Amino acid sequence: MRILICDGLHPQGLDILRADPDVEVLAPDQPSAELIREILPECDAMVVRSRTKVTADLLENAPRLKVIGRAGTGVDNIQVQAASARGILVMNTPGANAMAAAEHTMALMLALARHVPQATQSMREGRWDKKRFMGTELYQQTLGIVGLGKIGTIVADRALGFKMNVLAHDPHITPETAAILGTEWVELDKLWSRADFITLHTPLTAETRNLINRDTLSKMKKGVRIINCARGGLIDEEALYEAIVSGHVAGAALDVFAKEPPEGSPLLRLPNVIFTPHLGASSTQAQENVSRAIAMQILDYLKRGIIRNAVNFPSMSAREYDRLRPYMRLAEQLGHLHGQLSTPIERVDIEYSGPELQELPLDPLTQSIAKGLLDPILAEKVNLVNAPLLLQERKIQLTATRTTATQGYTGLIRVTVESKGQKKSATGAVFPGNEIRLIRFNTYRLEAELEGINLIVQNKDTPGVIGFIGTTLGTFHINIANMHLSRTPEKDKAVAIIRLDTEAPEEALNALRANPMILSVEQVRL
Ligand SMILES: NC(=O)c1ccc[n+]([C@@H]2O[C@H](COP(=O)([O-])OP(=O)(O)OC[C@H]3O[C@@H](n4cnc5c(N)ncnc54)[C@H](O)[C@@H]3O)[C@@H](O)[C@H]2O)c1
Ligand SMILES: O=C(O)CC[C@@H](O)C(=O)O
Repeated sequence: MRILICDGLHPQGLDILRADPDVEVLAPDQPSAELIREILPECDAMVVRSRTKVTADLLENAPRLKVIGRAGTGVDNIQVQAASARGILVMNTPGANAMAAAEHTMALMLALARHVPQATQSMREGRWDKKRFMGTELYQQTLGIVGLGKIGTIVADRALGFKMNVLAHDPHITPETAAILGTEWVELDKLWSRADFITLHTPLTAETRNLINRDTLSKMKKGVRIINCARGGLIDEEALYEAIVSGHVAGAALDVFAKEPPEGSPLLRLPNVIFTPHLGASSTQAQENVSRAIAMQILDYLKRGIIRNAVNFPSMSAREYDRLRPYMRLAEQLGHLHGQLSTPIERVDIEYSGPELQELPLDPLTQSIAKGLLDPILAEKVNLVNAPLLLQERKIQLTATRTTATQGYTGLIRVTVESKGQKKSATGAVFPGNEIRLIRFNTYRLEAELEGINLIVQNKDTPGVIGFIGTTLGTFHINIANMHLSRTPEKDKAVAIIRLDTEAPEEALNALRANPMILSVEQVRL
């Protein structure tokens, strides 16, 4: 497996990757976009920080790529939707650099309040200018935190240590949780109007882009100071420039910029704005943490299929993965069965039941079913990441529900597929030893393995049909490995699931279909 390291990765992470005998690490020094484009087609994984832009165009020429690892938090430099459409997993290392970013925020806040960078510069120039650098304390000032996630929470804690009054706005956090963290949850307008310092800690999304703009700046207190150690696009930089020049905003501390580096930005000329070049995560500890985390996550995925911290797939712990694995195989095989029996598929209804499936995350199972359904149909590579998108594209409706019914099994998956007004359903269970079995097919009860080449023959339940099937297949030199029989409660119809050693040619299937007692014959490869 070849892993391309695009941006600087701490040696601890590199060592983990290099120690694996199955892995070849390509770590060119600060590779250009052209070099990345050249090497990527041969790579199974790539690791980036914020420098490399992973665009749809770049991914178009990455046929082997299975995973993009972001050694950090923000994935806004990766076109996640384009990666998902190509079945490429995108993972980050949430929280691994949160302490560094929170401490950097505090460093910027203090430096901004006491003009530390400007005073340093003035002394370098030979001055001793005490009057010019009169500052403000943090003590008893009001801090407004937008985004009370991992970093916002640490900032709140540190600000409380400085005895600041801390306001917080985060639509996904309740006022009760905010209060437990020692903060007062407020609507944004209140935060703008009450805060002496405002610090941003949200991801960059369509909703948060230009969160600080002319309108919101006008709602802020005169003399407010703004810190941004999250993402550049959160602030309309032109509006901020104007508000600082007019004196409405007393100063700003910026670690991140709409364009990085912010060459030519007029903000760089303002004496009351201080800057760092996206250093929020630049502590030794944070870089060790993110590099180790991403290296292990990538190996776990490539070698064992364990998915952690993916932004385009539900995560699961190694323990959950162990328990889910047989169900994921069952789910995929049930999907695979239906994908070959029904076309075009219009609707899929999934029911999960049994005690084991009450506790486990179900999204990986639903995605396994989607993968199984589409695999036999589509030419393109279908995997757990792109299968849900491909279902949507094909306008296939899907519902998934969890029920407590057990029917004596620890975990059951029932998949019902609707096509041309007809419904077919298949129910599977995991048996001891992680054996997977089809236990119901429409109304038939059975216990058939879900693997290999199988004929599904439905017939009128009259004597001689099974003998006829055996003889016909024998004529074509096709050996039967095993056979599972069942019939309807009314005893009028029966089904035979016949595992074959070799595929039956179309002539053999037609010879079976020629018998008027045989209602349908389908061959599926599981
Ligand atoms: N400067 C750096 O080097 C650096 C380092 C690490 C992280 N970051 C950035 O810091 C930011 C926060 O990272 P984190 O690890 O705390 O992420 P997080 O996901 O833990 O927290 C983000 C919080 O923002 C909240 N949020 C989402 N939309 C919001 C909205 N419209 N209004 C208010 N709150 C909203 C979420 O509910 C969440 O609680 C991210 O943008 C990340 O990329 C920057
Ligand atoms: O990698 C970096 O230096 C910055 C990381 C930071 O922006 C993040 O979102 O984690």
